[in-house]
Amino acid sequence: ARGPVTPSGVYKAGQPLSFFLTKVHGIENKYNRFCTMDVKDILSPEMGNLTASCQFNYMFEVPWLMKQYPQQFRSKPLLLVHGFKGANKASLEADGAAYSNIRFCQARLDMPYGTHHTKMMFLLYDNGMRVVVHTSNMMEHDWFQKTQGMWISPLFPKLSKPSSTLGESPTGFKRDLLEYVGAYQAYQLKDWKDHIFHHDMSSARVFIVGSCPGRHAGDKKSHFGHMRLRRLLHDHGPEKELVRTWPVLGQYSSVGTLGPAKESWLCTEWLQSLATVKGTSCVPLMTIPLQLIFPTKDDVRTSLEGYPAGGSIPYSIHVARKQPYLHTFLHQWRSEGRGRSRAMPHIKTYGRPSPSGKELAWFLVTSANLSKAAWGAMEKKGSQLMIRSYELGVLFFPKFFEVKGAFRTTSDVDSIGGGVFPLPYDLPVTRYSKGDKPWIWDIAHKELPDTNGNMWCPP
Ligand SMILES: CC(C)c1cccc2c(O)c(C(=O)O)cnc12
Repeated sequence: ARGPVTPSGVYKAGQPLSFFLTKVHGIENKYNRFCTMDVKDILSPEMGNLTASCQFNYMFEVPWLMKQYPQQFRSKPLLLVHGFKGANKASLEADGAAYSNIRFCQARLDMPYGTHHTKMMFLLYDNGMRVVVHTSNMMEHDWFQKTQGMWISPLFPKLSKPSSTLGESPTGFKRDLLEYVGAYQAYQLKDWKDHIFHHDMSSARVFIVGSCPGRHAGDKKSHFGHMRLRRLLHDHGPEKELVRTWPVLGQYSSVGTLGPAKESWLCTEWLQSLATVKGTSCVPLMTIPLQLIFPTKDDVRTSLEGYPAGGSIPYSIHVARKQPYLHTFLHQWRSEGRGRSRAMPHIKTYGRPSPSGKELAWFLVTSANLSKAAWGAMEKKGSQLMIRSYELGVLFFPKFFEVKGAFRTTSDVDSIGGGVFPLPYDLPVTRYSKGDKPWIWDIAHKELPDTNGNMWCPP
């Protein structure tokens, strides 16, 4: 089936879920038609006449980024929000100095080992504003040979006067976005907070799930990280009976130190949040299958990029050695339906699929990898949640898209549309085969050559 080809045509065809993957070079065209967008599509004049923009991200290649904007938008004010310090900060600011329209905002990172992972665009037009929450760094290598995800908001029209209540969505999107941006406590973001105040975001149907560094206690404990997801699942999640035997699914491109045993954090605090159902978090965790998708060494070796794809999948041998229990939950990266089995994942997603994978009770696309730094770890007998990094994702519940019960899913591009959820990968998942090993980025891989005939010999 030939699909729409213009940016606005593809965008419209992806409504109302508006969950897209990035286009991938080197695969059959049919896999880059439905529910896929490129950075140039997002910034296209067809999406709006840009007057200013703000890019939250981790890594930026400034000259490359500027070239992604249409010529006529390259002089518009551009704020880059990053978490760099010292030499990295100086280097980024030097890159930006060449462009008089670029300003910087350094996100405060006062917790050790915290990172500014959040990937978000604010796009201000002459007739409204758009928000994009995604998973790609602002560098060429993140946008054309990997599997990356994005949610693109509707065009939010301008209000006649600023308001914190007018223009609110059924999911509290405006309030939650303001709270997230407010967490930076950065004067450089004041204008963008005003723009948010000034726009009608009532058409947003996703929930914001963010993380920001700090020790969150009292009611704030459920405003960020996995406790935010626990609260949202408690308030809007699936019926307990519907999902009793359904797995919890996690898919990510890096892993942190999760503790010496699965009971340290993964299968207690974290799984307790993700397994939460409407009205209760008290579910028998032992009966819930945990399915984690993470590329094997061979997935990376045979990928479009070959071993260098593993340069963006930073799982360290020092971390892997401390948690062999994790490998019992691992499943391969498979995306035959989307033509992306060889486009390594940099997307991060979590959800509650049925055992067959044909239904989905909820779905989260986010910057957050599987780490305590990103999701938070409880302290002081569960009275506070300690988070180290900035993260941002959006959460889809069926009922906010007029779907009763669970989403029906597909990973087959030809059956996309009509409220069916376009999965980035094949479900049900495929366990690691005997002898499969998770990709580890800081050890040599010299048994077999990769797609380009090379070996992997990290320094
Ligand atoms: C371990 C760190 C330095 C790292 C290595 C490779 C890729 C990374 C990456 O892609 C992100 C990100 O996208 O936020 C963040 N850290 C990344």
